[in-house]
Amino acid sequence: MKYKVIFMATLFIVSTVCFGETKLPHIVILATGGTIAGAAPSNTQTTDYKAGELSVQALINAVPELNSIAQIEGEQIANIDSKNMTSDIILALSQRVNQLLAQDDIDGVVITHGTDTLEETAYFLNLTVKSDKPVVFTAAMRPATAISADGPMNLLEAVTVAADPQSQGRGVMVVINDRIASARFISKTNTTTLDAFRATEQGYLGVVVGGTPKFASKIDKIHTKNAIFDVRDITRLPEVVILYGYQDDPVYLYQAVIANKADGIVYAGSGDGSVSDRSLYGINQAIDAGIVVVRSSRTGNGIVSDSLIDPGIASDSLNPVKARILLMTALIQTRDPALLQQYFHTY
Ligand SMILES: NC(=O)CC[C@H](N)C(=O)O
Repeated sequence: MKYKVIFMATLFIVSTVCFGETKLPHIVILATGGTIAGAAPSNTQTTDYKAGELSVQALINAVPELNSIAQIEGEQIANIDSKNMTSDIILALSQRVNQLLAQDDIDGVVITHGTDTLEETAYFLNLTVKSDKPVVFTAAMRPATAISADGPMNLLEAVTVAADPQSQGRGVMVVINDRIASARFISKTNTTTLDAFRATEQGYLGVVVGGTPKFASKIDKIHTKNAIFDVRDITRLPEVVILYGYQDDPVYLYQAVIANKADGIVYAGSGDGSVSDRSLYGINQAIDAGIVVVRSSRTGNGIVSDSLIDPGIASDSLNPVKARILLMTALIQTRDPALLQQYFHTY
């Protein structure tokens, strides 16, 4: 044992002297805005602040410790409140991540994002990034100006996970509040608290403990390099809307969607994605007009089962916003309901 330690130490010294310092992983931070880049007039203000105020360089400068984990570079993709995120921006983001990860000298990317719609963008990248290199989203619930702002530690942990070789091949991850989640299973489940994110079904992939990622699992759902989707040369994503199922939900909403020639509808049904009689009428009209319909659930948990009674494709365990992302991505490829149903069970 003693000789092994001496041998390893000698090897380290010899390799450092002969080959120079061990190179740190090269991580690019792509910033899109959100509370992590948010600012308020006072350090106790944690609501009603402005999201997307600080630049990516300001976020990096606030955490000099990043430089001991990775060789860091920053790029500003947008600086917005994620409630205003668009399919054009997420498409541009996916294409940029694909370009960066195709470079041999880049080991991973971290994306900062507003929490409100992070789960949608992260899942889109989980479907469309053609690489095994780590892609890690992070965010914050408290603005950068607040006492105990969570952004700096979240950014440090996200970079730590992105720089770790164990993170390869796990699909797009979300690192917030010490937890490592798959983009496929994570959602925002609280309006304002620090622990706003929750993973459904699968649970978490791991946690970051004392600055070290501790992985516990991998996801079975297909993602990134093994997903069949390719948006690298796409200029516009199909339009998919979400209609909510509730008591007295009106049919005229479906007529508006048909008149506006949307490509798809995700129905956020009650319970097991069940369709009310009024919506059934609207959905059948939409299907007759060539619109693809997916049934999801407004419950926020569980699997929507395939149905012989209700029309449309079952969303599996994808919530309505994630089901919309998969349908937008899949419609580039096919409009065949059987194949689309297979995708919803696969991704
Ligand atoms: N905590 C947050 O990031 C929410 C702020 C803002 N609504 C956004 O999503 O960008």
